[in-house]
Amino acid sequence: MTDLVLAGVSRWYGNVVAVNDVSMVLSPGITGLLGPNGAGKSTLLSMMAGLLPPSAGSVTLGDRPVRERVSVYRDIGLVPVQEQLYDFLTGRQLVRLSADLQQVSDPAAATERAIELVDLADAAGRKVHTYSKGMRQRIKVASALVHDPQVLLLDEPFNGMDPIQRRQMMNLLTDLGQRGRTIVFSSHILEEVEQLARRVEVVVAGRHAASGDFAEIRRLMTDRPNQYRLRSSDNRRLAALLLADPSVRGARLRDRHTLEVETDDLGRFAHSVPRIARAHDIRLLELTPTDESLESVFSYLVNA
Ligand SMILES: Nc1ncnc2c1ncn2[C@@H]1O[C@H](COP(=O)(O)OP(=O)(O)OP(=O)(O)O)[C@@H](O)[C@H]1O
Repeated sequence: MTDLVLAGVSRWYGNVVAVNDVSMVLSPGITGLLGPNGAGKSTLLSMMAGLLPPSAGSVTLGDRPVRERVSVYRDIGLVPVQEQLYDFLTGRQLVRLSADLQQVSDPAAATERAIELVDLADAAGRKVHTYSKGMRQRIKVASALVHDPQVLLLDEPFNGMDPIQRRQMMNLLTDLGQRGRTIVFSSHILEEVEQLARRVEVVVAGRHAASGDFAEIRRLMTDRPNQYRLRSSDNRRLAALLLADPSVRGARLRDRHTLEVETDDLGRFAHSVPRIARAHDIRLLELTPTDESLESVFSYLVNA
């Protein structure tokens, strides 16, 4: 009943296809929308919130289309990525503005409840321009939650936060997820998603690349071929020894000082290299991944 369902959703801007035929079901609990910059996460969240019409396909919440229905907007809260807020207002006034806009029955009480939820009661009387980055994010969450929606959508909520602010926000979202809300947050940082999300939806270049629980996605990512740059006291001998190891898929001398090694079994490789070097009295000087960019991980996933 409270699932948010995307069916064949696309969105294009002129020639740019920002979202390409995405279908997914978002259920109660926390889902991470993971993808590199420009993957289409913001566009997807805007369509989920009913702010942006899809060029094709549909978004529904419990069988009701999310767009242009005031009654559905009551069930959805969006925390946009934009930093700009009405800085001249106090935190309380800002949240109250949302409460009035949503026409909640007791806006004053709803405002206090939302402020309490994000733990900003002490700072609610201060103007927003005096807030830290983390406080600004939290007041945005309070504004999005003031009408007590079933679905909360957050665009890059941890952007620019320090570890303490990050932890507070994670606790808040975990709590909301445990209370049965459907929480969807976007991120381009794997670790962030790993810490928080029960389910992960991966989008790359507008396409839905993978879906599952975090362990499945992580396995897909770590099983891909990984390349390392290696320097040692005897590269030539080490290359020959490594090639005989089952975890190594290829090894070649790149120049006089460097060896390039490819593995498709990261766990085993990590144990094999030091063991082999030690057994043959070879000194390891460097072992560096050469292709660890998130983009390369994602493009591997898309083609997997
Ligand atoms: N209003 C627009 N007009 C034209 N192109 C757009 C518009 N909004 C987004 N795009 C393009 O659509 C694609 C997806 O953008 P989107 O902002 O949804 O991605 P994202 O995953 O949220 O990335 P980021 O994390 O960098 O915001 C990009 O190529 C972007 O340039």
